[in-house]
Amino acid sequence: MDAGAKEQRDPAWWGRRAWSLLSAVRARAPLVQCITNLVSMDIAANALLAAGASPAMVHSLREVPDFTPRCDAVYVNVGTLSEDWLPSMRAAASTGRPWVLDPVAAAASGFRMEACLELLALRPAVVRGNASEILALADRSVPASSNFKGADSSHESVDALEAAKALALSSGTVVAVSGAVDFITNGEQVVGASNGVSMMQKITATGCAVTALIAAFVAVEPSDALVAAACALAIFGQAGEIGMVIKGACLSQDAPH
Ligand SMILES: Nc1ncnc2c1ncn2[C@@H]1O[C@H](COP(=O)(O)OP(=O)(O)O)[C@@H](O)[C@H]1O
Ligand SMILES: Cc1ncsc1CCOP(=O)(O)O
Ligand SMILES: [Mg+2]
Repeated sequence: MDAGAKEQRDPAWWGRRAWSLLSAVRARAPLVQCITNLVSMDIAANALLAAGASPAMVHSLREVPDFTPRCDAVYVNVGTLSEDWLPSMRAAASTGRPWVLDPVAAAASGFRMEACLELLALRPAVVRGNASEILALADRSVPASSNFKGADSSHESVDALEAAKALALSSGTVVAVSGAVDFITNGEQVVGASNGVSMMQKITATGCAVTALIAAFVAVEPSDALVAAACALAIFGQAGEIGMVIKGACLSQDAPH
């Protein structure tokens, strides 16, 4: 390829990138501070450990000045937001470490929406949400819709693609919408990842866990959050696919002959 030629990002290129970033996480074991919800705390910690990263659930505002600057990345998740935790989130997001936001149930209340918008203004490297969360954030509103499902999505990821692009441009962050196809965009480029199985929607905190994994990938690739997020989502989806194959194999072994 000519020195100036544009890199061709074909599936083989993405496969190599995803593997090399996962290998970098395993080799460097980035320390990821997690300020996450009470449901996902140990699930996200185990997802990070499984990938080779070091999770640390550190929430106290008083610990942020000593602890956060030594972290390789920060993961903020508003799933069980309370007034007590918001100052720690704000402070950790303001230390200059690369950080990632999960706006769980962004439209649950005015308080949560305002908190998400305030955190978004602190420029996360990536915001990853399901389609309903990204639609609500892009709209900056708490819709009075009857099909609101809290932490779950009532939309398909493709329905939120234009909103994700607009949000990425207005906030200057990479936006990832998860679903049957995960879309990752900086407002100009869009990457789609079709890994995963639908059962992942029915296991609590899979979204929280994949956002934690995105933080680990951003820690080892802080200069390209779009690639880091896309590779983390693809790897997480493949882990789900492998889990489904193993589950199928166990079920068929258990079946009466
Ligand atoms: N229908 C689907 N098919 C395949 N993978 C899916 C599907 N829905 C969700 N996933 C995967 O499950 C994980 C969590 O996504 P999602 O359920 O959208 O997040 P949340 O838990 O925040 O609502 C992601 O890795 C996503 O790719
Ligand atoms: C059910 C629930 N309620 C508050 S946080 C939470 C977990 C949501 O996890 P995810 O968004 O990854 O499904
Ligand atoms: Mg979920």
